[in-house]
Amino acid sequence: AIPPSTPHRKPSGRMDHMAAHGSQRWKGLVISHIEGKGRAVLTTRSFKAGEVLCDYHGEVVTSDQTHAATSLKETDFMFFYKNGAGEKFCIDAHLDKCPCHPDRETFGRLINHSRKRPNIRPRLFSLKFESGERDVLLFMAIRDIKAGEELLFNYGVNRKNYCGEGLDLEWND
Ligand SMILES: C[S@@+](CC[C@H](N)C(=O)[O-])C[C@H]1O[C@@H](n2cnc3c(N)ncnc32)[C@H](O)[C@@H]1O
Repeated sequence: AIPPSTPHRKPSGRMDHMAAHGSQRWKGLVISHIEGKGRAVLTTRSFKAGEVLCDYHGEVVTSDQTHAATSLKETDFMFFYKNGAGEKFCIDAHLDKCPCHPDRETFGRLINHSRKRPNIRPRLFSLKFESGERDVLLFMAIRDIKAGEELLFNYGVNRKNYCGEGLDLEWND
């Protein structure tokens, strides 16, 4: 459930991922509330296994910078990963609305955890933008997903290994 260390270059699927990444207008998703979990991301249409649903949007910083500067609560909204060269990075999404999309909440940071029944997984891609090549974490469907399902991925290793030392996941699903 954790992104591989080798970045992939070409995500498959019918959406233009780079355009959606830039605008954060991912289609077929809605933010909702679930008792006991808070905010959650639900589908409004079906997705096929392997399809990209959205990215984990935030500021890419080095893992070390993040450790020094953040509280534990803020690490809830940080995605730690290693790039192809084995360097540790973090996508910092602790701000409710990122400066580049002040008009909207982004989906990735609001997706809840499930170890036993995740329906999406994050994968690291290295995409070429006009400003240069950039790491992008895309969430892909593990199986066919119906409309109305909650998106769930396994936070697992990124919490335990990087930011969650000593932090128990209190949810047992
Ligand atoms: C990245 S945020 C996800 C969005 C969060 N629900 C919110 O409203 O901001 C991670 C936090 O969501 C909650 N959460 C995630 N998965 C959960 C689960 N399976 N059961 C209960 N709470 C969960 C926990 O409070 C966790 O610290």
